[in-house]
Amino acid sequence: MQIQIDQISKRYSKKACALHEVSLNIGPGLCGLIGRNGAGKTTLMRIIAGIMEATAGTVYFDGQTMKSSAMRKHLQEKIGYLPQDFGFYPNLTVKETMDYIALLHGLSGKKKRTRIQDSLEKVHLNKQADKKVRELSGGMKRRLGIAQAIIHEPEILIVDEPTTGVDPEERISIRNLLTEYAGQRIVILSTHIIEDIAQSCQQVAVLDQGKLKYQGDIGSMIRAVSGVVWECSLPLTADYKNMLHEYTLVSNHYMEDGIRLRVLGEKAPITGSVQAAPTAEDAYIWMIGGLAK
Ligand SMILES: Nc1ncnc2c1ncn2[C@@H]1O[C@H](COP(=O)(O)OP(=O)(O)OP(=O)(O)O)[C@@H](O)[C@H]1O
Repeated sequence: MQIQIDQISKRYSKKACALHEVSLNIGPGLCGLIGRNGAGKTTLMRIIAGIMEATAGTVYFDGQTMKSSAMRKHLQEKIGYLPQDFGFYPNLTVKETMDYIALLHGLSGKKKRTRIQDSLEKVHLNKQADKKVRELSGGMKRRLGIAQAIIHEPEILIVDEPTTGVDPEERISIRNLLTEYAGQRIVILSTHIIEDIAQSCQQVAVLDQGKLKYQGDIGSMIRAVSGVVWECSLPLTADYKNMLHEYTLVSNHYMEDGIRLRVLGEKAPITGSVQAAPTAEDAYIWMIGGLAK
């Protein structure tokens, strides 16, 4: 399966343009959609999932579109979606929740039981099957959200910020299970945590203020900013914030003999600055035009 996003724009009102002519190709594997709050990630995911109409542009799934209702139904069966704020019934157990979702997908009998078991195994929740949803941790709820999204074995899985607010161990676990699910399928994951993308995604798309700033692999994204990352040292008393107002400060470490800074900029910030090897975080910050002021 290949998803081709062609010139997608979304306007919520005259003033609020959430997406501006976004074009993007997504193939099998894990694709990370990254951008700061309000960049347009949720809007784009909802449009791909077919639960929101674009104002302009088309999404093609192997050349097919959701323009007719029959085609929409057909394509939506190939898609699993986990929204950011998935609402569970707290008093249902994990198994009852899955049972309910399975019914919505028209599953019954042995097939339903097998799919529920398989999905819970994939997200490592089979031991919690009889626990009530309200007793689950935040990370477990996210994993249950993923289980409900994959119960119909979709070719495309779309998950909106699955790692936000969970502890580091859960983040790694969620990343790993999404990678395992991907295989030859497409998994699109949105995040504002660059590490999630750098550690697991073959493809990355950077959105900023509704515009696509980058699409490609993470290695090329990092290479694209070589030459703009600088390290320099200043005396402890230096007013470095004023000296570097044309630069983006990535980090500042106070050492015994001075302040060690890492900054992004076209030119060396001060005499004695040395170029540093860029990281995924440097590349992302540079591509979105620096940190929010
Ligand atoms: N229903 C709506 N009506 C009006 N404006 C909206 C609506 N939904 C989103 N927006 C605006 O569209 C822009 C993109 O929002 P979106 O939720 O897609 O961004 P996001 O990247 O997912 O952000 P976050 O990381 O905070 O979830 C924002 O400026 C937001 O305020």
